[in-house]
Amino acid sequence: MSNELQERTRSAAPVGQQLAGSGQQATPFVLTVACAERRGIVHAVSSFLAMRGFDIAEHQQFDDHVSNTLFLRTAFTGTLAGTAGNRAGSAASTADSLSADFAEIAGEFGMSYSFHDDRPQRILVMVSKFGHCLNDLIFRWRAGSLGADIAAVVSNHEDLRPMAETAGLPFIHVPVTASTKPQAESRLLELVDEYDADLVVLARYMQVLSDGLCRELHGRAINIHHSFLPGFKGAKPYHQAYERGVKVVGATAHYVTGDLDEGPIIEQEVFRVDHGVDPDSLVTAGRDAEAIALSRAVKWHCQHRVLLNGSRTVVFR
Ligand SMILES: Nc1nc2c(c(=O)[nH]1)N[C@@H](CN(C=O)c1ccc(C(=O)N[C@@H](CCC(=O)O)C(=O)O)cc1)CN2
Repeated sequence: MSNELQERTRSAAPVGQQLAGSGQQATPFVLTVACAERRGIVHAVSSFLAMRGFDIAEHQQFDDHVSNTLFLRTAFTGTLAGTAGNRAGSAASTADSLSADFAEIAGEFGMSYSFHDDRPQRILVMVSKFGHCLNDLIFRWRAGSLGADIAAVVSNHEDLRPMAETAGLPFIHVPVTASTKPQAESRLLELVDEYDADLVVLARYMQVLSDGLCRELHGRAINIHHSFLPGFKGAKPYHQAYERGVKVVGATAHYVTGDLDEGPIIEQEVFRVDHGVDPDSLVTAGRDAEAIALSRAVKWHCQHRVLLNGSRTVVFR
């Protein structure tokens, strides 16, 4: 251990703070904002951050001239207390404290906004019998490339219990019939709380969620639909695609709403097909497109890169 570090470790200050001089990254935060377009919004945001000693690491914005709305996402990091230009500010900041400090500015501009720290989002994955999307999510989670933590797996069938439990994940079987759907959905909401889930992912979960549940999960439930929406809604899109003779098929990840397969689209993946591809081959080829589109949508949502814009989304990739 270098003399300098020995010197440091003997002092009272916590290690993290001491490493300030060494250029170590401090807590990364993300701010997302949506508000009516007007001059001074970016200046207000950047001044708020600069005055508190924060360094903007990434900034993206979109001026939607159709709805006259500005959307922005700013990723920033603090410089630790005691370092140049920042006596106490950013080091002590939390997402909640920043949110409170920013409220006056947000009120002046009529902003809807959220501050997020770097705590990984926790997801609850819902499945039925098809395991390809769950398998892909587990692979990316274990590889550390999902940008989220899988908290548990919930299913209306037992088929995928081995896949979940082999990955060390809790598996909860919640059977659903037409008569038990209300109880099943109440159980799901209990599980969202029990596992402190930030996001519910319908990874080929083949039950339609009620309007009430969709309202409860507004903006925090993502579904993968196995077609290139708006084409071929419903339960058997690949067979519909085959019958129609389309040359491009794909998959669509979207937020879940009470209107089946109508939720705001986050990501789509497509691939070309020709007359020689039969329905079973479409299903097989479609699995890759579904897994890719869903995992991307989950990662971007959990990195706070997706903002709702009415029935559409703004995605700061
Ligand atoms: N409120 C919503 N719930 C769900 C959506 C959605 O968009 N809004 N997407 C589905 C997934 N899905 C297509 O992507 C889908 C799943 C199931 C069905 C369907 O007709 N299911 C039948 C039962 C089928 C079975 O038991 O195997 C039904 O629920 O009666 C259509 C589309 C997930 N939920």
